[in-house]
Parts: sequence; structure tokens; C-alpha cells
Amino acid sequence: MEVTASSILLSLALATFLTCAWKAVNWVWLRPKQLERCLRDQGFKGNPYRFLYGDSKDFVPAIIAARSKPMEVNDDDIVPRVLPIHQYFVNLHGTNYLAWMGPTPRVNITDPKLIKEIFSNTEVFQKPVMNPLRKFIVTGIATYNGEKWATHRSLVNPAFHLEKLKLMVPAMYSSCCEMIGKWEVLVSTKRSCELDVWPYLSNLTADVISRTAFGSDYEEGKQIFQLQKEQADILMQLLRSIYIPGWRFLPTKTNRKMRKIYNEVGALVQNIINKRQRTMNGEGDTDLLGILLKSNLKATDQELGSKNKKLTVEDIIEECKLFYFAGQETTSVLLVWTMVLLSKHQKWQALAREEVLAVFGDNKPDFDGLHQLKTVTTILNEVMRLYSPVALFTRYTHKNTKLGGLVLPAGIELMVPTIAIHHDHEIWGQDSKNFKPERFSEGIVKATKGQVTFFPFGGGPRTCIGQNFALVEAKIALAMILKHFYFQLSPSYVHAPSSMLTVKPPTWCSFDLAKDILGI
Ligand code: HEM
Repeated sequence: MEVTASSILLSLALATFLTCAWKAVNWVWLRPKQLERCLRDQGFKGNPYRFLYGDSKDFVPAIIAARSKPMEVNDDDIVPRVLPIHQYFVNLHGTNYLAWMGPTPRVNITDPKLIKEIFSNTEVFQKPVMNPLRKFIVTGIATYNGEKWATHRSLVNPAFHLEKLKLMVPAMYSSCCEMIGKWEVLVSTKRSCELDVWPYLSNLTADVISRTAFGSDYEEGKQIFQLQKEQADILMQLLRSIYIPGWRFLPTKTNRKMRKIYNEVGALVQNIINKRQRTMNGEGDTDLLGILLKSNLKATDQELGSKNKKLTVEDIIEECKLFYFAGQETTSVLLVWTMVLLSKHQKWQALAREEVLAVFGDNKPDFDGLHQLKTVTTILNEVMRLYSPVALFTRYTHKNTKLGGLVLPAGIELMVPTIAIHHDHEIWGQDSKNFKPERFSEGIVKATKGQVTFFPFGGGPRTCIGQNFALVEAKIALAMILKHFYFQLSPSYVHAPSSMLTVKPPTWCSFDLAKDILGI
């Protein structure tokens, strides 16, 4: 039989078509059904897998139903509102549930021993693959896995050491002074005023990252931040309006817009870096960018030792952009919820103020004094328990593995509902939903009996790199607010927490601020 070139081409085309068709069928049907059988056999309960969309069509009604229920101001039982999809599945199937994120199965993990294992084994339990639009906003260590993550993390870690943080305190203080100054002006005429504090706190934490990440170039840093916010809004709108199974089919117009902003951000950071490289004299840089540039670009091979690994300029750009993304909103929501809870619990507000005045008097807050703020620390821990800024985290099994007694195939998403565990009455007692900072009076280990039941900053090797940074910043800001003002929720405040990346306050988050207690 004669074999012609066209018959070879035809066979190749047919083979390619059949391979692609097989992969598609496997992705949207065969593999999910196989994973479903495996998970059901191990006790996970959930809806049967539905073609391509899985459970995703149930999400929007579940979110609308949860958020349409009004909340009492004093109600801190916020899990159904901030994790509406989680709550929906718990109500249907119990905590051992299995949900379908398109063709990917997601299982809920709440056992502290399993959570500990997930935290510690970063090689097997990896960060899930990002929505492709997200890579235009942020990459860096929060998104990498494996060897790349380990190398970058070890190179970025030193920038957050305590002795470096100590040098950032004046920048944090300056940003706080600016905000307090604006509040002073607003309060000065009547000695009290009604104020939506959220935009101010949001601006404060953006300002702190701009100053501490970019030092003298912080105005350019702020522009970067604005552009990143634009990108995050586009992404959020897209996620709200449509669900894209497997995120493979993206509107190209959105893609182009994201890429354009991405390039603008890159050019701005590159500009700052060029300026710095011209002026870098090896001394005196106290900002994150300066520290990273000096320790990576200027380090000699001898200084780097046997590992001989450096971050490139591109890497440094990505890490600086990440600091904004990971560190701004998380810290501002911590501050706003602290103000909400201290308004509802005036006794704790008074105790915290008393402590701040005893430690600092008329002086500026300083690094060593912050360590003496025991009551403030217990308050912040209790706020992060009840209003954990990051409500959940997810991981992905990138190969077949064991987790406790479970045998998990590759391709499963694990979800740990941080805030639900922080509210669990079996762990925290019948008063688990009450604000009781005294739970933490003898430290976190005592409060949790050494179990992994309180993890607002995550845990294990991937624990939040900015944890100390955030706590130093939050303590300075809170100390200054308490020193200058008395506050309570204004009558127009409507309690409506919601969650979109972080646990957010209502859009109108108004407080009555006063210069003295009689003014309230
Ligand atoms: C109250 C404030 C903050 C909270 C509650 C918080 C929470 C978290 C959590 C829960 C994680 C782990 C996520 C996971 O395991 O999937 C994380 C990671 C991270 N955070 Fe924070 N964060 C805060 C502030 C900051 C700040 C101020 C920065 C930087 C300036 C920062 C930078 C990062 C980075 C880079 C990671 C990724 C670490 C890695 O994967 O190796 N965070 N944060």
C-alpha cells in the first residue's frame, strides 16, 4: 500500500485531535468522577459531580441569601456571612464535605492535626494554580511552590528580621501622625465628630507600605498601589459576574487591560530601582526595596556562600508588589475590626488606653515599648480570632499523598476555613463567639493548649512573612488612636462584614470620635 505525505499528515492530525479530545473528556468528566468515588469512599459527603460547572451555580444564590440577612450590631457570629459557600455546604452535608469548584473537588479540613501536617509539608500541599489574571497583579513568594518558593523565601526573609523592622518604626509613626492629624482637625471644632474611619485606615496602611517598601520613593510607590487596586477591582468584578470553569477561557479585552496596567506597574518599579542603583552607597537603606537590592544585587559570591542564589531585578519588582497586595488590606481590616470591638467593649478600650498611657506617656511609641503592651496584644489576638483578616486558606495536592488516615490523589483542593475554626465552640468553649481577650492573657500556646486552632497568619514554613511587621504597625496605630481619641460606633453604623480576599467592614463604617470621654 502506498503511503502518501497527505495520509501521514491526516493520521497525525487525527492522532492530535484524539489526544486533545481524550484530555478534554478526562478533565471535565472521567477524572472528576474517579476523584469523587475515591473521596466518597473515605467518608466525604457532597453533591454528585455536575458536568463542567460542578457546584458553582449554587454559589451566587448562597452568597445572596447569607448577605441579605441583617445582623445585630452586637452579633459576632459572622462565619455564615463571611464564608457563605462554606456554610451552605456544612448545612447540607456536615463539616466533612466535598464541594465542586468546576471540575476540581474541594474538601473541607478542620482537624487541627491535619492542618498542622498541611502547614508543615509545603512540598506536597502546594498553593493552588492561580487564575491567570492574578499573575498580572501579584506573583512573588505567596504564589510560588517548590524549589523556587524555598529559594525566594530564604532570600526575602532577612528583610523582615526584627532589627530591620525596628528601623522602620519611624516611617510607620510618620504615617500614623498624618492620619491622627487629619482626625484632630475634624474633631477640633466640636470636640467630637462622626467619621467613616475605613478610608483613613486603608490609606494609612497603604502609606506605611509605600514608605517602608520604597523609602524616599514612596510617592511613586503610591502610584503603583493605585494601579494594583485598579487591577484587583477588575479581577473582583470578573469573579463576581461570571464563573469560568477551569479559568481557561478568558475575555481577551480584560486580559489586554490587565497586561497594560501590569506593564505600567513594572515600568514604575523599574524606574525606582534604576534611581536606587545609581544612588545606592551601601549604607543607610532601611526600606524593604533597599534591603533587597543591597542583599541581592550587590552581594558578592563570597557573601552569598555555597548556595550562590540571588534575586534578579525582576524578582525584586514582583516581591515589592506583593508586599502591597498581601500587607495593606490585611492590616487595615485588623485595625478597623479592633476599633469596632473596642467600641462595643468600652471596658477593654479603657484598659488598653490606660496601658498605652502608662507605657508611653507623652512620648512617641517606640519599638521596645510596644513589647510591653500586654493588654493590647491580647486584644489584637482576640480580634484576629473573631474577625480573622484572612478567612480561609487553600492548598492543592500536587501528587498522591497521605494526610492523617486519608489517602488523597493528586488534583484535590484542600480548604481550611480559618475563621470557622476560630469560632468553633468545641475548641473555644460555649462562649466562643464572645469577645474575651483574657483568653490570651497567658499567650497563644496556653490559649490553644498547643494545638493548631489559632492561625490568623497561617503556619509552618509558609507562615506570613509580614506577621511582625503587621503587629508592630497595628500596635503603633492603635496606641496613637487610643492616646488621642475616645470612640464608639455611631448610630448610623450597620454591622455587615463580608469577605473578598479579606474580611471587610461595611462600606459606611462610621464612628463617633471625641477628644474626651464626656464628649461621647
Ligand atoms: C494583619 C495582617 C496580616 C495577616 C492577617 C496576614 C495573613 C497571612 C496569611 C494567613 C498568610 C498565609 C496564607 C497561606 O498560607 O495560604 C500570609 C502570607 C503572606 N503574607 Fe501576610 N498577613 C498580614 C500582613 C502582612 C504584611 C504586612 C505583609 C508584608 C509587608 C505580608 C506578606 C505576606 C507574604 C509575602 C505571604 C506569603 C508567604 C509565603 O507564602 O511564603 N502579610 N499572610
